Amino acid sequence: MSFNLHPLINNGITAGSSSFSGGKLSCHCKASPVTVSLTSNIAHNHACGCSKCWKPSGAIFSIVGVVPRSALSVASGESKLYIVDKDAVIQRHACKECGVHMFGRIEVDHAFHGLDFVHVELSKEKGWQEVQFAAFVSSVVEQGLVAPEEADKVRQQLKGLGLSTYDALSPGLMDAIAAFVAKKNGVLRESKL
Ligand SMILES: N[C@@H](CCC(=O)N[C@@H](CSCO)C(=O)NCC(=O)O)C(=O)O
Ligand SMILES: [Zn+2]
Ligand SMILES: [Zn+2]
Repeated sequence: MSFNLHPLINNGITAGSSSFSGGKLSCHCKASPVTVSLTSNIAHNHACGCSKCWKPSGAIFSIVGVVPRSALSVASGESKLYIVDKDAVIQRHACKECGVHMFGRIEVDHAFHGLDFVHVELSKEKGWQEVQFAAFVSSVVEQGLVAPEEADKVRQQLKGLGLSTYDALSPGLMDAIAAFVAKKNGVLRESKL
């Protein structure tokens, strides 16, 4: 038996294109959808098992990547957007009619300030960066989506797709967050991260 990880990866991972430079995201509303224009490809695209990232119906993971916030603009339907959790680090702007998250923005002092989180399955264009790794795998257990004794089967399925699995973000992203915190706390002066 296999898990419905996410429709974008269930049947394998399609490589993105390095020359691809953006497209349009649309929410699921048939009438007057919210649309968001991106003028860049995404980076750090990953499968996220956390409870906060938007997942399509039935999927146990979200697929989410980042763009510079300067590359994102709301093209239509802005009045339908609301912030799902104003206290979260990532303020997810979702359509109040269909529930789809259009972008997540960080307004606080954070390593990822300046990056917006987006789900490129909302776009018809092809060429978006492919999924690079799987994050917050154990969170699918937290949400009751997978039994604890099945968690390693989920990891095996992800590994079979060529994805490394983590129960936080990838080591590179965790190191970037750690370096930011260390600088903020005055215990690190300089680093390349
Ligand atoms: N077990 C928790 C984890 C939630 C979590 O920390 N999520 C990460 C990754 S989201 C995109 O990769 C995070 O940075 N969250 C900050 C935020 O959502 O504001 C759970 O599952 O809820
Ligand atoms: Zn909608
Ligand atoms: Zn997440």
